[in-house]
Amino acid sequence: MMKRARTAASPVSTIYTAFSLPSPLPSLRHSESPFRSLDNRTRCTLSASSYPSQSSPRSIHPKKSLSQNFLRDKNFVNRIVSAFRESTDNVEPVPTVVEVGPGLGALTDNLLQQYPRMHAIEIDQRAVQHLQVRHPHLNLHHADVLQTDWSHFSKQLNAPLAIIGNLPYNIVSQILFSLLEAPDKSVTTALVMMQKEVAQRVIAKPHSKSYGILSVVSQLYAKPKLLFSVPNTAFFPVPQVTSAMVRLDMEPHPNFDKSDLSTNRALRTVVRTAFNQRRKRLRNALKTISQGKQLPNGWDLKRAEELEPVEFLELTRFLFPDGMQESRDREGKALYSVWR
Ligand SMILES: C[S@@+](CC[C@H](N)C(=O)[O-])C[C@H]1O[C@@H](n2cnc3c(N)ncnc32)[C@H](O)[C@@H]1O
Repeated sequence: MMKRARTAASPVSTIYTAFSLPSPLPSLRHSESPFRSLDNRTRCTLSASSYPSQSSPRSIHPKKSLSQNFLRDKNFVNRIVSAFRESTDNVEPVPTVVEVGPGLGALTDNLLQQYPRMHAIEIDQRAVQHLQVRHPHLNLHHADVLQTDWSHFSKQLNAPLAIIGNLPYNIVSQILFSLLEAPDKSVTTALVMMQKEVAQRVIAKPHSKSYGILSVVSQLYAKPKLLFSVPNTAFFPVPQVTSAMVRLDMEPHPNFDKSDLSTNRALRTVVRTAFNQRRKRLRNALKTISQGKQLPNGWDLKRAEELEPVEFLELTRFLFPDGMQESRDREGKALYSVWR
């Protein structure tokens, strides 16, 4: 059963108190929700029908806090959707499409014609209301994408997920890390828009200024590709930055086992510690975690920005041959590094 409204005045929970919600979709019962709520905010799965219309796009003032820069150039919408089609065609098993942050539906309008069973995750209740009226059959989740358990979601839908979205730019890295780390092949591909500067970090090679944690993780966990740039004039309101579409095929590097969680924990610690002092030689930058071990292969004289992604993996295996065990403090906070 759907939980009753919370009365706490949080922006998301208001939706419960304002309207009586229809039953959740049969395929996604609330008690089994893949959308964790770690803070005070509530989330729900909406289905169509009796949802009242209170917002038209005109009355939706874009919120900076939600990075709302809506795509308004139809040519780019078409280009993005056909690039997505290309990335998902011939993928087996057939993935279920999930749009992150559909907003007013610039991409959704087009996507739904091709993927009528698609899902979408949106945090802004005004956009949710608008979409419910515009697309009554859309599987829409009023939720925070950062609280989404991709593996759980994929299991519930009994299919891997193909992600598409013009991402909220203030949380791009967190979304990328969560998608990259999603276990069990739950996410097969992601075609996502971000600031061009972030896209360049995703694909950056060693020895370049953009090379960093995001590059190492993206290239170890996936095959990233920058597809094309999108000028700021394609959006409303016009952002200050140029954007870019990135395709991430979630095929980890052949030497890398994503499901080996203890090595993954150690890898995070090594990469983060190394890049915390990226200009220092590794023997100094890693002093706090190297347990007095002498780094081989001349690595001790190198700097973080000089190591290939796969070399970070080798370095991790050398420093932590048994990986790193899960450990948390009393509040449940991880005692090892996390990407986000
Ligand atoms: C850049 S806009 C893109 C909107 C639309 N897809 C388009 O291209 O016009 C980002 C969207 O993500 C939504 N959003 C922001 N933070 C979110 C979160 N944590 N979880 C889910 N959606 C979020 C915003 O409300 C907004 O609709």
